[in-house]
Amino acid sequence: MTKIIVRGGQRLTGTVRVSGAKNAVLPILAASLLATEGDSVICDVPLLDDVMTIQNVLASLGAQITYNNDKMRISAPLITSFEAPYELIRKMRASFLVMGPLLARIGKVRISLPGGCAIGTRPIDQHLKGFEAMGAEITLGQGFIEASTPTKLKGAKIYLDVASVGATENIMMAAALAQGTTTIENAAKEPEIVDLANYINAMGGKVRGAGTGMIRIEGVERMHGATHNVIPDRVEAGTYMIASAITGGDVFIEGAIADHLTPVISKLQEMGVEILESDNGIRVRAGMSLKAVDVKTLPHPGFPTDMQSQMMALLLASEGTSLVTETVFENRFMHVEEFQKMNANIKVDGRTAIVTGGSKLTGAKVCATDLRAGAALICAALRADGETEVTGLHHIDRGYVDITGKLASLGAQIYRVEAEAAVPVMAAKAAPAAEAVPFKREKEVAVLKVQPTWA
Ligand SMILES: CC(=O)N[C@H]1[C@@H](OP(=O)(O)OP(=O)(O)OC[C@H]2O[C@@H](n3ccc(=O)[nH]c3=O)[C@H](O)[C@@H]2O)O[C@H](CO)[C@@H](O)[C@@H]1O
Ligand SMILES: C=C(OP(=O)(O)O)C(=O)O
Repeated sequence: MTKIIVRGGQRLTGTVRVSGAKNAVLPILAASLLATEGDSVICDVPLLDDVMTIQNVLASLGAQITYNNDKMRISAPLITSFEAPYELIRKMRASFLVMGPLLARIGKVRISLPGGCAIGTRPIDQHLKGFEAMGAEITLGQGFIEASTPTKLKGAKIYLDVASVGATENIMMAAALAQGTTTIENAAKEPEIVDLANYINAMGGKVRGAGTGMIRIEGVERMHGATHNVIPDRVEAGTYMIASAITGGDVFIEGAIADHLTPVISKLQEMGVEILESDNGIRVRAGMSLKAVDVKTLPHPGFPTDMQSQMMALLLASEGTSLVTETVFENRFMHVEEFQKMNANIKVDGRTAIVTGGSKLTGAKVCATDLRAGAALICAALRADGETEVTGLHHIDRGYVDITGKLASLGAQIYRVEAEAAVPVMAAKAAPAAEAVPFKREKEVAVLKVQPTWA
């Protein structure tokens, strides 16, 4: 079985570079479908399983894609299918983000209900409410959604019941090519929303107010390809901040943007971790004795749910009792049971976990129950006595570029075992591809030249 082995007890030191943000690049790649002319070049694209999934979705819809040296080139002058393949959509929640661009571009889409990490029921009612307000006719049945617009989508005033990241992004993309102006009230404010808006604007779109609760999108006739640099991954950066703090380390996280990490920085400082912010990154220095703090997850600019499990690992290494309250997803404490295998003292009461720090963590066989849980278990293992074996790596591979290599470069004793053969991490690093290669297409789709339904 593929696994990561960690021997705890090493203090991490040095510099680690943050990759492009998974949660920014996925909607950005989906938005590339909006351009009828010219290529888009997206820079700092992290080589992650989720990125491969979205590029396979785009390819199945007719986009041409090449990838070289962290740069992805996409052109989609012709959309050839309105059906996003089930086997790709079920793998990852963000693949549902092609719905908005397809509706805007060709007025028709058939897509299955999305999959992704099982951290809650994760409905898509707010996405659909937005599309309906813009004139889409939607039918649901047998796990699929079909939507079409007899004419172009029309600008509308949309109020989101919850400040959903995905719904804000999907509606923003649909509105970019709609007739008239759309406003999204109670919009999500995450940095990834701002990054998507910047890309849409570089493509000739007109989005204002991204990063606030009210976004205004003036629809345009046509959009073109554009070059865009993806923002650094704030969750990956936050994970290395925790990895440094939990080992009493001193690590410079190159590329991390402090403004994107304010709630994480503030909690670490309350715990007694020293944070030095600079223009090109964040230095995180800690001793072995940390204070307990309470944490409550909230939409941005609150404490990110995607950092909750890593933060819980750090609280296990603190002195005292902390309350961790998860308000964004109703089932995001699955890692607690895995931490308990490492001698963690945690009790869950509804949406709050009572974390009592101070007991010595011990190595164990544990399983990543979702993407961030996997990273959190690795963080705990860095502090634990003895060896920890982490399985369930398909979750971690969705969102972390070479986590074993990056941690090993900071002095962690960590390596990855592929199936039966143990490969020391330094030897496992493959040379970068020398020339542009198209990504593998998982499934060939029948070529069907799709014209807008209103053409
Ligand atoms: C690819 C990506 O960017 N994923 C991120 C995105 O997920 P995602 O976009 O799926 O998360 P949302 O912001 O949509 O979800 C937030 C809350 O709203 C609820 N909801 C959402 C949509 C909807 O139509 N109806 C509804 O009730 C969800 O169940 C959840 O309780 O934001 C989450 C919250 O910051 C992060 O944890 C994910 O890492
Ligand atoms: C929950 C996450 O991703 P997704 O929304 O793609 O499941 C995550 O990035 O932590």
